[in-house]
Amino acid sequence: MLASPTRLVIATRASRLALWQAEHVRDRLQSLYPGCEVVLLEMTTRGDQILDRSLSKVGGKGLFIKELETALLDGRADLAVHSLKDVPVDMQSPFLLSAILERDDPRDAFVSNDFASLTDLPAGSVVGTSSLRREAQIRQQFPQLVVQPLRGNLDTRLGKLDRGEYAAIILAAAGLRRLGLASRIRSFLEVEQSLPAAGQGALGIEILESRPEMHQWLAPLQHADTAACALAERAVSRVLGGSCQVPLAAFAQVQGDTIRIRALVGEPDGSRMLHAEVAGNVSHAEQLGEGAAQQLLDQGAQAILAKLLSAGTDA
Ligand SMILES: NCc1[nH]cc(CCC(=O)O)c1CC(=O)O
Repeated sequence: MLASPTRLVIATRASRLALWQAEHVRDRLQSLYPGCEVVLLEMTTRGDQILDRSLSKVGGKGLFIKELETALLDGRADLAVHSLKDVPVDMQSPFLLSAILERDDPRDAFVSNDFASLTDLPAGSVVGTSSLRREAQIRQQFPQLVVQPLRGNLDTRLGKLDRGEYAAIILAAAGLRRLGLASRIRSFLEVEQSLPAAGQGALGIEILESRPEMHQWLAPLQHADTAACALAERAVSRVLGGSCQVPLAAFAQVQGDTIRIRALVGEPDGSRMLHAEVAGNVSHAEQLGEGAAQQLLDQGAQAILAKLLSAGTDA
């Protein structure tokens, strides 16, 4: 039998959301292994430092995870906690996505001081989001609204809303809930209205594949249904060359043995939207996700994605 760990170091970004997530994992590990000392190693990543430019222009996937991976390689940390949405789909050796935790609310949320929902916004209202996925879906359904970029951590984004720079902003419900900001949510965008990004609302734990004992220690944190959804959603993104910088949504749900996957690719201006849907046995989550991506490719997704690979933003 594998002995329990005695000390575990969690690498995390220092944003409030990242810290909440890392503390959540710390608390889970602490109750699993009461004799273990679990500590956080807070780090600032390049993605946190660059606030004035669109992320895609700065270049590279995984802008928020590289420093954490370096800490794993150096042995300064044993595990890194991420919002799964921000983890590149092409994670490669020597790194391993070891455990995926139960998903929180995957929906996007409508946040405003003056309006209750997108439907209530007068024509010409400015809606803040830097996600091409959100932008495409909003502009398709609400062509009379103006979508403008919005970057920064959650507190920064809410500050910009409160200073009147936007009539409303769209944020992931999960992030707001984690920070105790659920009261800022005026309404939810149902998944039919704003299909979530791959992995939205879930946490992923990254380790080095050379540490099989870490993988075993983390196994109790893995949530089977969420992990299956993540496998399917990330397969959609991977086939479509996915980074967080394309107007791509992928959302799966498990019911019993069945997994249902919905995906879409859209022109950011809302002029065109391709939809895919597949369902099948949950044991085939990954292949089913690839099938959903193929449906999108068959409809011409490549043409939309190709011209966007040099532009873009958040998930
Ligand atoms: N794009 C950044 C990001 N990464 C994870 C979350 C929220 C938590 C989650 O989706 O799991 C957010 C903020 C947002 O999209 O509003």
